[in-house]
Formats: sequence, C-alpha cells, structure tokens
Amino acid sequence: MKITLLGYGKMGRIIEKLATEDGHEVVLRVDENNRAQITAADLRTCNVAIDFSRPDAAIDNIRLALEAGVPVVVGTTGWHDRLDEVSGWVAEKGGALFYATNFSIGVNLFFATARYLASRIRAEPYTASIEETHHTEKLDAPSGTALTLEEGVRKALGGQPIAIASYREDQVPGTHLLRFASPIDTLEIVHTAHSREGFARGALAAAEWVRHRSGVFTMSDMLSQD
Ligand SMILES: NC(=O)C1=CN([C@@H]2O[C@H](COP(=O)(O)OP(=O)(O)OC[C@H]3O[C@@H](n4cnc5c(N)ncnc54)[C@H](OP(=O)(O)O)[C@@H]3O)[C@@H](O)[C@H]2O)C=CC1
Ligand SMILES: O=C(O)C1=N[C@H](C(=O)O)C[C@H](O)C1
Repeated sequence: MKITLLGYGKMGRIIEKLATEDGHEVVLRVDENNRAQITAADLRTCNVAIDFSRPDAAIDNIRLALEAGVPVVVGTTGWHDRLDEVSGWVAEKGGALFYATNFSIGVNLFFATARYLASRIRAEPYTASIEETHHTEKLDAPSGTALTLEEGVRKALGGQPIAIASYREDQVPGTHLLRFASPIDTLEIVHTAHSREGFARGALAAAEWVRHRSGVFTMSDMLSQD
C-alpha cells in the first residue's frame, strides 16, 4: 500500500516503521508544520490515508481524504460526537472511513468481555466504574477507549451512566480497568498496553481491510464481532 500519514507523532512514526517492515510505502507525512500547504491533489497518489493527529484536526483531515477519493483510517479520538455528520459526507462522496477509539485486538476482546459480563451481572447488586491511565501528553479525557467501554457496558446494564476516572502518568501507553463492586465481592477486568505496537498493527490491518470498500466501518466490522 502507498500510505499518507495524517499526523506524524508517536503513532504516525510507529505505523511508518511497521508499514515499511511489511513492504508498504509511506508517500506523504503530514503534521502541524505542513498541513496548511496540503491539498486533496497531494493525497491522490496514495491508496489509503491514516489519521493519528489531534482531536481538533481529525475532522478536516477526514474531509481532505474524502475530497481526494482516498479511504481514510482514523485513530484520533475526541471527535466522535460528530460521527453522524462525518458519515453523511462519506455517503455523499461514496468514500470509505474506518474509525476506532482503539485499534488493538486485545482491547476489542476486552470490550466484548465487558459487554458479556455486564449482560450477566445486570440483575445483581454491583456498581460499575471505569478507570483509564495514559501518558501526560494526552490531550483528551476521558480516553476514547473509556468512552467506548462505557457506552457498551451502559447499554448492556440497561442505561445507567458509569463513572470514569482519568489518570495521567509519565510514559503510560494506555491502561483501562472495568470494576463491578458490591458489598460481597469485586470483579475487575483490565487491559494494559505495553507499547503502541498493538494500536499501530490494528490500524494497518484496518487500512488493508478498508482500501477496497466504501462506507463507514469500525473494528466490529473487521473482526466480525456483535
Ligand atoms: N485509536 C487508537 O488505537 C489510538 C488512538 N490514539 C489517538 O491518536 C491521536 C494521536 O496520538 P499520538 O500519535 O500519540 O499524538 P502525538 O501528539 O504524538 O502526534 C500528533 C501528530 O499530529 C500532528 N498534527 C497536529 N495538527 C495536525 C493537523 N492539523 N493535521 C495533521 N497532523 C497534525 C502533530 O504535529 P506536530 O508534531 O507538528 O505538532 C503530530 O505529528 C490522539 O487523539 C490519540 O488519542 C493514540 C493511540 C492509539
Ligand atoms: O492518546 C493515546 O495515547 C491513546 N488514545 C486512545 C484513547 O483515547 O483511548 C487509545 C489508546 O488508549 C492510546
């Protein structure tokens, strides 16, 4: 694949390393310094664009890729409240968008496990809560992953909002914990990312998967989960 990287920070750089090792080619790197000079024409030589930029930059980058007619994979968090509007643009353009708050396979198994537990625990006297810990450079809180987790567990429990606590510590790639507490016992599941490799490998898998499709997709589509 010929790849445009929209955002060339921690995630953009590891995606480039893994993509190159797998025989793909990064043909364009976009960051805050050159973004104003980039037009849709610049993207037309690539097969797919991958956005790991900033919460306030992702929407314009998605629009750019759609104008270029290039499928776009978006890992950036903090913009999903506008997903309906963005999905409308994808339909208008006949384009392709693959978005996920977390591309790692482990976290997506964690989401499925969390929903299963919540559906079984629904009638029991447990209080659910979520904790997320990330590095101190993270711009958004709660994390996108915590919000996705909360949505899935809340629906499976029958609608009660779940408290999310956010912690910021040096160098932490991403840790998420779901707790069901009762006076009798406490049940916890936790996902700990040891590096950013799982996020990057998942984003590259999504890029391969989406490049010949049109529409709006997320991890459950690729992993055939419910
Ligand atoms: N879905 C997932 O699995 C994951 C999602 N993320 C999310 O991805 C995003 C990026 O994370 P991370 O790589 O750690 O962040 P970084 O801060 O390390 O990198 C962000 C990059 O975006 C660039 N940038 C800033 N403005 C623009 C713009 N308008 N257009 C294009 N690029 C721009 C920055 O440029 P400059 O350096 O010049 O400022 C920088 O290169 C965050 O929202 C994070 O939450 C992170 C990991 C996994
Ligand atoms: O900013 C990060 O680093 C991460 N962001 C995503 C999120 O907001 O959930 C995914 C991962 O946890 C790392």
